[in-house]
Amino acid sequence: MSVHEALPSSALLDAELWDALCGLGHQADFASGETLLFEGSASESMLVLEAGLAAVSVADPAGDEVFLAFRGPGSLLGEFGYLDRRPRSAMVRAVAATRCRVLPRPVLDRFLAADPRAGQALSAAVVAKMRAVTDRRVRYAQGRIGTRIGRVLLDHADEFGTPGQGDDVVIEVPLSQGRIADLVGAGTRIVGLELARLQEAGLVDTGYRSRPRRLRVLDPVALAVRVDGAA
Ligand SMILES: Nc1ncnc2c1ncn2[C@@H]1O[C@@H]2COP(=O)(O)O[C@H]2[C@H]1O
Repeated sequence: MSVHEALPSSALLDAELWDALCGLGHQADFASGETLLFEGSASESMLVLEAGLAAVSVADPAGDEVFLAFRGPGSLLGEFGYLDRRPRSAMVRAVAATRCRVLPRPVLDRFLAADPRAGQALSAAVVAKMRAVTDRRVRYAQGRIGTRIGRVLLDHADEFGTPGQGDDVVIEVPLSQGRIADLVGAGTRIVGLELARLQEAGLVDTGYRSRPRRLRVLDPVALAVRVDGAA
């Protein structure tokens, strides 16, 4: 299977651009916990995430990390800084063994100058990411806290889920209570209470006993109905 065949349906790059970018630059491997991009550092390259998983976060004014998103295979990383030449807007860290293609600025400049359609495809990928960020920003901030948390779980089940044994979906990324709390702008304790409620209702398994710990959405259809009144 070629790498782009392995892309999740949520991948924001078209296959042609993906193949071309993966033929440029050099490969870099990161162990879980290693930093791919440092917030505030100079933007001298763009990365293409080929395999693994990264977490994007920013430091709040107190210096605490606020989680923004997971990025999986098929994602661009560092495209903001590449395009606007400003320092990195966020910290990007591997949360599993991760393989990237590193495209130094001069290499990518040459490639885009030779193929204007690639530049358009790159812009389209950036805009698609921003649309997704805006959509989530609204849905994670509006409504009851249980509703907002339900939307986070459904989105992650959709993007990073694998089928369980029945109708359930295992969320294959470390979506901790702290990360959910950051996404919905609530405290970790409230998130814990709401997850316990969803577990009691038979909709979610918080995965206390699983190693590595993974959340499971036991009944995605029922959770979607509870959250937004529709499957
Ligand atoms: N809200 C976000 N969601 C997903 N990825 C992001 C978000 N904000 C920043 N990034 C990524 O994190 C990278 C940090 O470096 P750049 O600003 O160059 O490019 C940024 C994007 O690739």
